[in-house]
Amino acid sequence: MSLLEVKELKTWFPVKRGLFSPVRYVKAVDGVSFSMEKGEVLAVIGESGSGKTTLGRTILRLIKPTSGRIVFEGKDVTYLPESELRWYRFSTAMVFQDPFSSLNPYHTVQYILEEPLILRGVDPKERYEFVIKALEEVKLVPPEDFLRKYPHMLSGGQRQRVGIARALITRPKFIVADEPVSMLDVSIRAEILSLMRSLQTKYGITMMYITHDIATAKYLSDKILVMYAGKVVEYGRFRDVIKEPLHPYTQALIEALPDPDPSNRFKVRKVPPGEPPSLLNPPSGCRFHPRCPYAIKGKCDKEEPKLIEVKSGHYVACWLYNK
Ligand SMILES: Nc1ncnc2c1ncn2[C@@H]1O[C@H](COP(=O)(O)OP(=O)(O)OP(=O)(O)O)[C@@H](O)[C@H]1O
Repeated sequence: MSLLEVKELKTWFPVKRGLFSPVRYVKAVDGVSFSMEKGEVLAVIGESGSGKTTLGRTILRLIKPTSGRIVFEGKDVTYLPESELRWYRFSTAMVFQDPFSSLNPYHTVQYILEEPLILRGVDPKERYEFVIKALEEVKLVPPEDFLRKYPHMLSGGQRQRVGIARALITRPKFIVADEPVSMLDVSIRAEILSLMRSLQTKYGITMMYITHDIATAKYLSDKILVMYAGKVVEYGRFRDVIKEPLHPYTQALIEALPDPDPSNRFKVRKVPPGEPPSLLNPPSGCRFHPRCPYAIKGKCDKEEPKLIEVKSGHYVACWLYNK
């Protein structure tokens, strides 16, 4: 049994412009399906506004889903009321993008880390031991030096280490890490991602790693799900997708990566120009067709391609493969 199953999940945000205008919807997540096995890390990749954060937050039930199903350890949590979600809240956690605003500036590091344990009724002596261990695990040592510090006294990297320690201190089974390194200095990103990978492996945590930067995903991802305008365009094992991206959008994302070989510096890259589409009024057919260099007239602009398995475990939603 998969740890997490997501089926045809939709999260639409209603927007109303004027008093008499009809309600329209921003289709941020629009029919997403995938599953995750225990201990797996899934990178969710896509441009800004493709619906990655909304997907992660909906799965954690921080946003109400519009339709579809979220099944965790065999239990359907899609529409469970808050009063029945306590166990789910205790089994899941989130690492946020911005370590500057996600930690309460008025609390000490000790309290920030103790708070989730207080909510779970852990007694004070045990709490202290957990906090010390959590600080050691994220390499904030000696831990006693950090207990009484406030977030503003820490560097960005140290703050994110506290954010990671807080998310992991209750030993969640499933974590959503939403752009956890994008606000940090480039020089420490790899270090933080490697730390997350080692803790994830140590505790067998299942993790969704949300990022717009495919290059950072290589540090920790087993699988990859590429989103475009609220839809999944490609899904598969990380190494398979990187080696042989099938969807023209994934190909463009990979080609846009900086090339370490200097002789390729002047190679023309075929990154499709244009902006991501409006989610209020997405293009008909394949949502990528206005930017796609291979769009088939009369097909891609008319009919929506389904996500199909083209190779073992490698799925793509594109008419080039779905003839
Ligand atoms: N509460 C909301 N109400 C209305 N629209 C929203 C809301 N939250 C998100 N959206 C819209 O949903 C779309 C998807 O946003 P989302 O933040 O999920 O994308 P993203 O891929 O995570 O982008 P980013 O990397 O910029 O965070 C965007 O068009 C956004 O404006």
